Amino acid sequence: MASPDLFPNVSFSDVSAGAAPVADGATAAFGVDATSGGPRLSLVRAGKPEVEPTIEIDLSDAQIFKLGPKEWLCVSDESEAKAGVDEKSFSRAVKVVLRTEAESKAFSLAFQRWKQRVISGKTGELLENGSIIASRSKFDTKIEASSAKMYFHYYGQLLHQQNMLQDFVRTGTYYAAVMENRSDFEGRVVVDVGAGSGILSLFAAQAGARHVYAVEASEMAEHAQRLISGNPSLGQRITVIKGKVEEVELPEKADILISEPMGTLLVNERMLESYVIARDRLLAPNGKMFPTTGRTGFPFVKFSNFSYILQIHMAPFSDEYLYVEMANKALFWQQHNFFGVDLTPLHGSAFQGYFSQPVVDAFDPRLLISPPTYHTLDFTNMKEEELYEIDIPLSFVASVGTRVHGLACWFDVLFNGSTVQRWLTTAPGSPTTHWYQLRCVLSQPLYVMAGQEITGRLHLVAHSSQSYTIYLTMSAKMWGVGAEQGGILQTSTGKLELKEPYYRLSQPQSYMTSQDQQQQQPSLQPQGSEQQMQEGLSPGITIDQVDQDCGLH
Ligand SMILES: C[S@@+](CC[C@H](N)C(=O)[O-])C[C@H]1O[C@@H](n2cnc3c(N)ncnc32)[C@H](O)[C@@H]1O
Repeated sequence: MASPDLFPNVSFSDVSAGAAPVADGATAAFGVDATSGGPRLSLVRAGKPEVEPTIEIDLSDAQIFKLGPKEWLCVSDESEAKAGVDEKSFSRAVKVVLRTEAESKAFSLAFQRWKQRVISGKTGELLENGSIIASRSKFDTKIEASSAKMYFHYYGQLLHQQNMLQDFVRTGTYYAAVMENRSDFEGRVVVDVGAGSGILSLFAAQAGARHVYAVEASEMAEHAQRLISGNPSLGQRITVIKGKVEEVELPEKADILISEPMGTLLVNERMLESYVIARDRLLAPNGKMFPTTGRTGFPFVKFSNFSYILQIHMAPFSDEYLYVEMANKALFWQQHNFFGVDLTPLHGSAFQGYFSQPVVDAFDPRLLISPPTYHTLDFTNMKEEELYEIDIPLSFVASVGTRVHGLACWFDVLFNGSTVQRWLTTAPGSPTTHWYQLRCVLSQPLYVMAGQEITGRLHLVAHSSQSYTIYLTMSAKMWGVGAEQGGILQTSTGKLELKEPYYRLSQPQSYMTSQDQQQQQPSLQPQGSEQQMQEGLSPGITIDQVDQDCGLH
């Protein structure tokens, strides 16, 4: 068998037309119709590749029935329009006979796979022997249909794929990591999990992959097909499959999975779960995952070759500007006479509402008040269910005396290639990526002294809208009278919705360090009491902000 989509030496006959069988030596080829972009099965007589295919079957509404170990009946709807005559519909049944049982099985899998490219909205349905098996995949059982619809609609648009492609840190790091590790790709079968525009599939093909299956669930699969067809020297080794990785069937196991499944705070979108499912469903035992490992900073951790580990990094921060800006947003609801209406009953809810939005922006690392800690996700061994709830104990030592306004988070990923190790970092202070960093701001800041311990917990709970609710608790011992006796804790908690972030700034501002803030605090401090400040009564310090339409990613 030359390729999983090409079957030489078959015989076929148009049973519905009563046509005589075309003897062995014909070719059955799966591919895309140049005009419609839809999937086709072409049956071509031997020795006549230059002429039109003898029979072309549109797979969009075709079915396949098993007649024998090596025999299949492909039934499709056809129409015929003659000048001045109404269009006539009819069914066409074509019998195809393969050489061996192995080829016969591969033929049926290829048929289903190509047909799946257009079964959008009917996921979980596989055709086998002509009957439809109705089964809900793991994706469907845990994700709300309305969320999935919006999610794949978003990724079905080229403008959002362009946004990711134009993140040069991201795309350039993937390109370098793949090309520098050609030996990991050469002659290998690769599955691109969530292929989007198909860019990583094309990189893998450039690095010498034998065959790449580009699996993409959104309408972007059609664009990917066009991009791949437009790069024929690479495209002939790439098959685009429209479907979810939780559902598609491939004719062979992958030697390598390649993917870019990282969302804001790493876990947003819940695509990491799809990546783990793809590992279990589509990757050969001991297969590799690309990217491989994640970390930042301290301490450096060496991971085993081609384990797939990512890390979320966290550190407390102090940012008076940000805090005041957020508190001020709710000031609108402090009006007693808004067209004759007292808005104040809603002020408390509005205030809490603003603090339930994690802030996505790029900030100056000098705002961090202790070295970061990290949490590791080991994809080599972890179960998908372990991503449903992530519980991270926090412990830091403050390096300065300041007000702590919350927890800053980011992530790193390692491409642990056999030749070169390459990191993709989203850390503050590094070149900014489209992920930026994420900060959970507490509505009630904590006061700490230099050397004081800050403890707490970051608890992430996944929900069916493809994101997480964040429960943050941070505590510090009080100082001053009675502190020596111990046990007096200031604790601040927050409940934040990762799916509804506040996209704040495109680039880092020139911030003051927390020491500067301490010195300048009087001019930043609101005139009113601490209580007033927390309730948004602070004077109108405004900071220019650019709302980002960053969408999901
Ligand atoms: C972050 S984008 C990455 C796109 C592309 N790989 C790149 O690097 O530019 C993730 C893509 O995965 C697709 N996707 C997400 N979950 C999927 C699933 N369960 N099965 C198939 N595709 C999925 C999305 O539609 C989206 O196009």
